Amino acid sequence: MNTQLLFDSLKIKSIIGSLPESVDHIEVDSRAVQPNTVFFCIKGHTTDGHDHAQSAIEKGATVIVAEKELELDADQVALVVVRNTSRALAHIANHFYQFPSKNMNVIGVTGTNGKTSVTNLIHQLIRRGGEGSALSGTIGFDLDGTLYASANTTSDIITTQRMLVKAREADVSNMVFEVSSHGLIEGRLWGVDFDVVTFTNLTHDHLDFHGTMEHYGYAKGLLFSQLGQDLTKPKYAVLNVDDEWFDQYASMTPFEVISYSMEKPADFFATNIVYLDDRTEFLMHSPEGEFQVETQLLGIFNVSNVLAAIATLYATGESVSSLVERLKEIPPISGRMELVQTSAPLSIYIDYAHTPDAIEKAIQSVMPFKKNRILFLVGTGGNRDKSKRPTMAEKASLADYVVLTTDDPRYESYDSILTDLEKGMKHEQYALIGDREEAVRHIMEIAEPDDIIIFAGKGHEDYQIIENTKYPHSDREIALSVAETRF
Ligand SMILES: CC(=O)N[C@H]1[C@@H](OP(=O)(O)OP(=O)(O)OC[C@H]2O[C@@H](n3ccc(=O)[nH]c3=O)[C@H](O)[C@@H]2O)O[C@H](CO)[C@@H](O)[C@@H]1O[C@H](C)C(=O)N[C@@H](C)C(=O)N[C@H](CCC(=O)O)C(=O)O
Repeated sequence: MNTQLLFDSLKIKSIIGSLPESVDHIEVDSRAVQPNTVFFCIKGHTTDGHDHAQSAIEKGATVIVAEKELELDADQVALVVVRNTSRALAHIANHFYQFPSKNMNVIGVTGTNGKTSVTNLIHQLIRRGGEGSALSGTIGFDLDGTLYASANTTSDIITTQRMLVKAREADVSNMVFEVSSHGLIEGRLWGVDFDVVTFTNLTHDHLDFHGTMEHYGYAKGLLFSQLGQDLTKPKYAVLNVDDEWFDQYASMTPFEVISYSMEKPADFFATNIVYLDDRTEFLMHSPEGEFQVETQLLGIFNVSNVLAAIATLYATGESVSSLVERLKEIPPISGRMELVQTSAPLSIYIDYAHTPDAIEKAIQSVMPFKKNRILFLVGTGGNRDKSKRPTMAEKASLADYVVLTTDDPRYESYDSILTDLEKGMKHEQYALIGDREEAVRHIMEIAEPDDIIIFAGKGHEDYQIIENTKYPHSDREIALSVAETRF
């Protein structure tokens, strides 16, 4: 790509050396630099990209974009000094990849709980309607069935642009992003031209990173306050009326608001909800009339997730009746209130709930078909938001028996995690077992016929992180192996 054109529209403080006529790649990680690359020095949380400029040059970088003059040992390299390399990167990356999001239907979904379920639902509903869809999120990057791993839920600017380019090259016209608050604060989506942005809910999480709920809510709000967005075509913000952040996001967005609710009248709202152990049914009121909805997705929060997904695709122009038909066929989402198939006379669910709100809703979801006890296992991560631990246990106390354990203890001791959790317990029917495998075995060993067991926290994950190593771990496999010997 012509280098002059690329840098022309950028406010540059100084250029030392001369820019090559053209460049072939852009990169933020020195380890991935190839010959003739523009390398951006980004200041990170753990290291400063400026310290890696020399190593980028050794790998073939011909242009270094930095926030200060650097002593570089190279003749043929241009140093471009800008005020802020992340902003320069957003600008250049969009120019370099020629604004791939512009002519696509781009959807972003954010919120504390439900992002993965809603993005998956949207992705599957689009594909079942016969169109191509790409999805970027916790599971990685799914380009119409082909899965690529990614380090983050919301990837860095360059990875994001490359995913959009891949989708464009494959003629996939829909791209669905699961958007994290970390990604929004770090500007990982700067320059992405969203058509519909959707909000699930905001509840206590990630305060180790954001500090306060206000800051966390502000971070999520960045997805809706996209004042610089191109409004030459209609754009929509799909917002959850049941969440206390609804008014704030509705007032700050320049997009048309479409609302949804499980509690009050809205553009899309549910009544007559019936929770069954293998499906959920409800009456959905919509701008296109009333529809009897049936889904294989279980639990209270999935009614809200279904409303969010249908409202989002309605915003893109899909017909509600067709969406309701397609929804029936969509299987449960892995690790989201997923019923484990077993011949034991028990109901076992795996759920990703790892916030107080999600724990409460997971337990409430199974109450309608409770015959004996509800046994609940939950752990919390080490070296992450500690303030939510007592409230997680408090909500878990809704169950008849609780096992408190760990969920990726990292470098923190079992005792430290369990002591924080125990502070929130509201009754005496519980056990503290730091080793998660032992904890799963314990709950299965005390289970009786007709009990409902929920393993919370791990969801689709198949590992446990201890120190900095990922060890294979599956709540499901451990539970099934005990069930086989006991029942
Ligand atoms: C705290 C945080 O957000 N960290 C993110 C941040 O990393 P960082 O600031 O530590 O980056 P760094 O490692 O210091 O590197 C700084 C710069 O030097 C460069 N570098 C570094 C080393 C080297 O040898 N050469 C080199 O050039 C790096 O490419 C980078 O440009 O920028 C990286 C690139 O975008 C992210 O991968 C990384 O996410 C880490 C892995 C992480 O764990 N983030 C979590 C907190 C996160 O973002 N989570 C959310 C999901 C939350 C949810 O559950 O909802 C997510 O979106 O994944």
